[in-house]
Amino acid sequence: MPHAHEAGWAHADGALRGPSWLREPVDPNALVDHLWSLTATKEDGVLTIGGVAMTDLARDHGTPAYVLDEADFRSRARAFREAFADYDVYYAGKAFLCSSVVGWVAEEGLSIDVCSDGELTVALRAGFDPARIGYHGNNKTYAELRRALEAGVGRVIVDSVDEIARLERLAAEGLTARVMVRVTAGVEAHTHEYIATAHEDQKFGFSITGGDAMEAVRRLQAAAGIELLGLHSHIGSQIFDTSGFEVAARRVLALHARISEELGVDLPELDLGGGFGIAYTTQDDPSEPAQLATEMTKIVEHECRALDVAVPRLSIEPGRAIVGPSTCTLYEVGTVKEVALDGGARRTYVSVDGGMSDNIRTALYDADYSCTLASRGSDAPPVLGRVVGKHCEAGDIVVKDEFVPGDIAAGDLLAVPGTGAYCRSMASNYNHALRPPVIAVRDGVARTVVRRETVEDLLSTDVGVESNS
Ligand SMILES: Cc1ncc(COP(=O)(O)O)c(C=O)c1O
Ligand SMILES: N[C@@H](CCCC[NH3+])C(=O)O
Repeated sequence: MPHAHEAGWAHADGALRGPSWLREPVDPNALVDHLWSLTATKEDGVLTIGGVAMTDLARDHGTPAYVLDEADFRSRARAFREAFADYDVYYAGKAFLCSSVVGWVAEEGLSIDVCSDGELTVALRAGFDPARIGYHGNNKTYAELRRALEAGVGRVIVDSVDEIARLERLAAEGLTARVMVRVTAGVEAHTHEYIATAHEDQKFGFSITGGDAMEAVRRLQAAAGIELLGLHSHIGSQIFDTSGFEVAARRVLALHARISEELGVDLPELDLGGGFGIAYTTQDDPSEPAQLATEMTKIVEHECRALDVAVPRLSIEPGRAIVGPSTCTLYEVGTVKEVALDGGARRTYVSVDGGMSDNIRTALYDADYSCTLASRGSDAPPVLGRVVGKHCEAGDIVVKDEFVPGDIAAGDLLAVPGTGAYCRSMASNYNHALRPPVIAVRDGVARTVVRRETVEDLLSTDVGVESNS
């Protein structure tokens, strides 16, 4: 995808036209539907979600704030549940997890995938059935594994030989473990390098080609107190092209069949991971859950037939595709600055009251986002804007390129869609920023599900001034 700094931007009249994919200025008085959550509308320029006007939400809860459309979250969870009716659907909590979300996931009939002791704690404290929790992680400690097994976690996804040894020790101590083996299928998924996970040269899983996966299976199969459920493959995140899933499924099922042949064991389950992409800009065209289900089931059934093995119980782990589109971040504009670029073109820098501390994805993955004016309409001619934060970092960019009304000014509210996944969950206190709240909206009511951090929260970990005397 071409990026902002690429050639072909500046036009003879000095106006910026944007990267080639951002051809037409978006209408500031309307929404590009597929980028926004289910209940989002614009009336007289005011963005309303879940029946709550963003002007009211900003007044009552302040900015920046993540605004979570509960109906949208639930409908996406339900869509996966229904489309993948014969599968177990694990919501990947790393995308975003809080107690309310745990409750919604339970009510919509999904299971949960956690990848840390912290996520496990949130799920358990919110009363989630431990038998429906899958526990991931490439470096789970003995203590963490013990806690998970004692809690009755339904499955542990084993990631290393060290972890097998820890589980054997725990089994010898009388605990039982139901496990899956995370394998690397050797697939180069078409996504950012940092979020691809099935190529060989990275930290997750056991290599199929190198023989490590088979070795792990043998050892776990032989261990008393450990029940091996099956293989697990996750090829990466924000993936649109199902060919990566297809290649991975073929390789993982070949191993599954080999296990059946060589060890005489028909593993009952198979997890195909998550990673389904969502729309961040008008350029993204994600598949619906029903289409994904049809394609993935076809691939698996075809391979199983060819390998002459029974189709195992399948599971998937979508995170982003459920929570990502449900949320937008609401900011207030603080300063607006027009900058002259080489060639006479100009770019409008719109500084908002958040930034890389509430959305690191742009800086980390070169991610693209879009935005809209949320507090009023405007007929001013659009200018090409760049939405930046207030951190002490030139790379503190939230939206690299988007058209904004030429009269955008301090005090305006700006909303960035698609920030439900990996934004609050990856938020930081850089520059001692206070992490924003998550405000759930539904049926005209806004309620805090994660409160805004306070200065006291920040200071609570600082031991204070030490006395030199
Ligand atoms: C093992 C595993 N499962 C599921 C997910 C969820 O991925 P996504 O949010 O892209 O669906 C991830 C994250 O990439 C993961 O590492
Ligand atoms: N955090 C990443 C995805 C990695 C998911 C976890 N394996 C993102 O924002 O896209």
